Amino acid sequence: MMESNSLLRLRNVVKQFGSFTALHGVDLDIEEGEFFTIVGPSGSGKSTLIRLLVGMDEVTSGEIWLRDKRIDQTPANLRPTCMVFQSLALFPHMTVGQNIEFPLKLRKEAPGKRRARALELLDLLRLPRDYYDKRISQCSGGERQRVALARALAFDPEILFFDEPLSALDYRLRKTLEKELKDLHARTGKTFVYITHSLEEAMVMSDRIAIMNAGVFEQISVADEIYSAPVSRFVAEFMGEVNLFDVTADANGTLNGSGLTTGTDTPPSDLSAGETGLLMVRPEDVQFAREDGRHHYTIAGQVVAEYALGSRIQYEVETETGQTVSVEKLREHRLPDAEGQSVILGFSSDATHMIRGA
Ligand SMILES: Nc1ncnc2c1ncn2[C@@H]1O[C@H](COP(=O)(O)OP(=O)(O)OP(=O)(O)O)[C@@H](O)[C@H]1O
Repeated sequence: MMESNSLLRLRNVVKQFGSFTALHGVDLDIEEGEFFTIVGPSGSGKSTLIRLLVGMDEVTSGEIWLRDKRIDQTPANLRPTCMVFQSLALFPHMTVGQNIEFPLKLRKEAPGKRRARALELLDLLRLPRDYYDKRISQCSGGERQRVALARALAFDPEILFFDEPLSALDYRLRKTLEKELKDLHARTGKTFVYITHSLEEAMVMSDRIAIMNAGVFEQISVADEIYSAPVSRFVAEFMGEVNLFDVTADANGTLNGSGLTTGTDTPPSDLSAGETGLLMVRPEDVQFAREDGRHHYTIAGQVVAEYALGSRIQYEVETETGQTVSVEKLREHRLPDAEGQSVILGFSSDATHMIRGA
């Protein structure tokens, strides 16, 4: 009865806590073997969604399907899924081997077979085989993460869910484990559903990313598309530093608003007459213009701040309409004595993206 072949499907999933609606009718299709990441700010509903998917909580309405089985009413222990928790929940008094074998023991597999599988999983997670007899309390934070992953894989789940598994780790270890997770995904071919509030983490690892805001998905797409063609102000701003100009098209498709001047040879926008939108341009695509005429769009302002960002310099320019525009330059293209200078900023229409209807 379902129209798609995806592994996991959500249809109009609503979750309410009393009068508060945490999820407003979410639709989602996750394909077999995908690394799918849900990103969103704190409180946007990510953990609520995961809890519904693994069966730790019940939907208020809507449907969850795993292949051709509806599972939203299925108890957690009967769902063929698995979760890697934020806090690891390993058994600290047991050895690494005993932890990894735990799911196999539950399934009453023979000791020899369990050990063989645990050793295979140690190899897969690139942990030395002699860790089999090591106690969890003697393992480092990163090693514990790997043991937890090995244990999750021992369950042999249809889908692995990750709820911010790296958030408690320091920067370098996080970077290492991000790469390892991506690699592990490739080697196992499993479906990974990953939750994070770190966009950077999502971009490094995922096949597709869903951006969640206040209980709805604002955009679901591959990372490049979300970066270069966000569908809303929220997504654009979530993706990092951007400049957004409120504009309206006139009868010729020429954009007006926010103090922008449109050059005579500027290609017409694809907005129709009277339509409004947000014109997006990234700080690295904004130039300090010497002559207005050379750029498709120009805007006048004054440099109010300058920040050194390692190899790059960021300038904040306040425009005549009171908007702050960010400009980024490589250190060697630095603007001398920038602060306080009146400047004209320019950018090409090729470097812009239009968020329609905003
Ligand atoms: N049991 C509950 N009772 C009432 N409200 C809840 C409950 N669980 C979650 N909420 C509310 O639902 C909203 C979504 O919470 P959720 O934990 O899913 O957010 P999140 O995106 O995972 O946030 P974080 O990144 O901080 O973990 C929040 O406003 C939260 O206060």
